[in-house]
Amino acid sequence: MYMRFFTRLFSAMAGPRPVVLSGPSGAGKSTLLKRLMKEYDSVFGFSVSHTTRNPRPGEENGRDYHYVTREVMQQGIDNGDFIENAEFSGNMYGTSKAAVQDVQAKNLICILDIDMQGVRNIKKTDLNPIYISIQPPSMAVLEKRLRDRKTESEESLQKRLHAARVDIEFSKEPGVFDVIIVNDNLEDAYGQLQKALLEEIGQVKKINTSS
Ligand SMILES: Nc1nc2c(ncn2[C@@H]2O[C@H](COP(=O)(O)OP(=O)(O)O)[C@@H](O)[C@H]2O)c(=O)[nH]1
Ligand SMILES: Nc1ncnc2c1ncn2[C@@H]1O[C@H](COP(=O)(O)OP(=O)(O)O)[C@@H](O)[C@H]1O
Repeated sequence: MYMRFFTRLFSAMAGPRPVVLSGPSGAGKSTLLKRLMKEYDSVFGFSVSHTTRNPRPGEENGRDYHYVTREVMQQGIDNGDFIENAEFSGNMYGTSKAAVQDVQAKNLICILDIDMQGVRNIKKTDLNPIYISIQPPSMAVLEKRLRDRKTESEESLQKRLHAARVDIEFSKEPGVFDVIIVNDNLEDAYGQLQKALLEEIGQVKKINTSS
């Protein structure tokens, strides 16, 4: 009886379950999560990662990423400021404890956009998120989308395509992801994402409107 009370109390204090979105670069993670955050702005909050890569046109420091040097990033890692960090396509990326805490303090569902190394490392923590994989319909479509996005040099594009092949295999490992969404038609993929999160969205709306 008391145990159940305390379990509930602590899980309420920890806030709603976070959501991890993972999948190959170019699969459509940012597109889907931006749409989700726009439609449900009082429900979701983005975990702003740190990265050593340069900002792309239109990206904003502190909103899309915290853009830092390798030295600053390494210092943060050494200080124990990060929940997880990884090297991807020649750059460092990482989720700071503060990034997740900032969102959870607002009672929002924290969304993390992380690569497969991040997924592996988050699984070793007590964050307990819902794991969602966003996959492209094929390698050919992925390559076309990445080229059309015009954000990558040829070298960076090739690195991303190589990592994508590994990621696609990883996503097939049983038990890694709770939901796998193939982002072929954007409307369909978004509908699937919404459906996967409907219960969590309902809970957060209920809590945040009653408090
Ligand atoms: N492990 C980890 N991966 C991250 C983090 N932030 C972003 N990523 C991943 O890094 C990869 C590259 O991200 P980015 O440079 O923004 O390129 P894009 O995915 O092609 O838009 C993607 O797979 C992201 O999911 C992080 O904090 N930790
Ligand atoms: N279903 C889709 N159909 C066509 N183009 C898409 C679709 N989803 C995303 N895109 C486009 O593909 C590119 C890669 O998507 P993006 O969201 O940047 O991927 P990620 O964040 O996974 O790297 C972007 O230019 C985006 O506009």
